[in-house]
Amino acid sequence: MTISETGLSGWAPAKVNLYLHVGPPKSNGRHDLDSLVVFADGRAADHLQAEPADTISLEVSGPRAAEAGTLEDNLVLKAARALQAASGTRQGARLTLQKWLPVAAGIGGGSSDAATALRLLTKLWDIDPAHAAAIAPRLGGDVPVALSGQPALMRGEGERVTPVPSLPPLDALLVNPGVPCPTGPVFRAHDEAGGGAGFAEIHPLPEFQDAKAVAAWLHEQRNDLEAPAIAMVPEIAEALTFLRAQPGVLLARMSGSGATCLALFEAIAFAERAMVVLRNDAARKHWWTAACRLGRAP
Ligand SMILES: C[C@](O)(CO)[C@H](O)COP(=O)(O)OP(=O)(O)OC[C@H]1O[C@@H](n2ccc(N)nc2=O)[C@H](O)[C@@H]1O
Ligand SMILES: Nc1ncnc2c1ncn2[C@@H]1O[C@H](COP(=O)(O)OP(=O)(O)OP(=O)(O)O)[C@@H](O)[C@H]1O
Repeated sequence: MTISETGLSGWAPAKVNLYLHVGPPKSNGRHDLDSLVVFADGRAADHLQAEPADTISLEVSGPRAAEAGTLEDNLVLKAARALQAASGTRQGARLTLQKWLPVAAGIGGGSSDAATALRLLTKLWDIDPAHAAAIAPRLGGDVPVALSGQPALMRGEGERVTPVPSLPPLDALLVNPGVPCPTGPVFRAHDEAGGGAGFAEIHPLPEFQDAKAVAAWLHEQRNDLEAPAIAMVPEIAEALTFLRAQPGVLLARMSGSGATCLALFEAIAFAERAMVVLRNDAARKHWWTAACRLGRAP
C-alpha cells in the first residue's frame, strides 16, 4: 500500500491456485474446495487508488476496463458500499481502478480488486479491520484469501483460510489464451462428468526447501476443474502443451476455473524467455502473458 498526499493506492494481484481439489455438489449447489493459493507481484495485477470524498464513486480505466462489466456490478463498488454499511462510517471515497488482468480468467481479478478496496478503505476511513474480514466471504469465494494477501490453504467455499508463510517464492509465467471461461459452467461440467468424488484435506503442508521441491509435490496434486474447462475451451490444452515444452519448466497447470494457466520455472529468466516466444508468435499474439514471482501479495 502506498500513502500519498491525496490518498492511498495498492496492487490487486492475480490469485493463482497451485492445486484445486473440488468436492461433490452440496445442497446449495456449490462445492467445498481444498486449494493452495498464492499471489502474483505487480507484473500481473490490477491497481486501485482511494481518495477521501463525501460519497463513494468508482472510475475504471486500463486495457481490460470494458470487459469488467458495468460500474454498478463492479466488486470494488460492492465492497466499498458493504464496508461503509458494516462500519457505520459516513465517509466516502473516490476510487480509481486500473484494470489489467483478464476477466473471467481463473485468477480472481474481481475478488482481488474487492479485497484491495477493503484494505485501502479500512486504512483511509480508520476503521476496525474486523469489518472487512466479516464481509469478505459474502463478496466472493476468493475475497477472504485475497484479503489475507499471503500464500494460504483455502477450504470450504473459500471462507477458511490457513496462511502458509514458509512457502518458497516461485518464478512463474501466467498464460491466458484469450477465451473467457465463466466459473459456473465449468463447475457444472465437472459435476456432469461425475467429478467430485471427494477429497481428504491436505494438512499439514510439507515444508519445502525450494521451488523444485514445491513443483515435485504439486505433481501429486490436481486441479479438478482442468479437464472440464479444457472440454469447453480447448485452447487451455494448447497453452499447457506450450508451457510443458519450455526450457526450465518445473510444472504447468490451470488456475481456478480457467482459462489462465501457470507454469513454474527454475528461474525467472526461463519464464521471461517463454513469454517472449509467445509474444513473437503471430498466431498467439492475442494471448495474455505475464512473467512474475508468486508468493505474498505486493
Ligand atoms: C474456483 C475458484 O476460482 C477457486 O479459487 C473460486 O472458488 C471461485 O469462487 P467465486 O469467485 O466465489 O465464484 P463465483 O463467481 O461466485 O461462482 C460462480 C458459480 O460457480 C459455482 N461455484 C463457485 C464456487 C464454489 N466453491 N462452488 C461452486 O459451485 C457456482 O455455480 C457459482 O454460482
Ligand atoms: N473489478 C472487477 N474485475 C473483473 N470482473 C469483475 C469485477 N467486478 C465484477 N466483475 C464481474 O465478475 C465476473 C468474474 O470476473 P473475475 O475476473 O473475477 O473472474 P475469475 O478470474 O474467473 O474469478 P475466479 O478465479 O474467482 O473464478 C466478471 O464476469 C465480471 O463481470
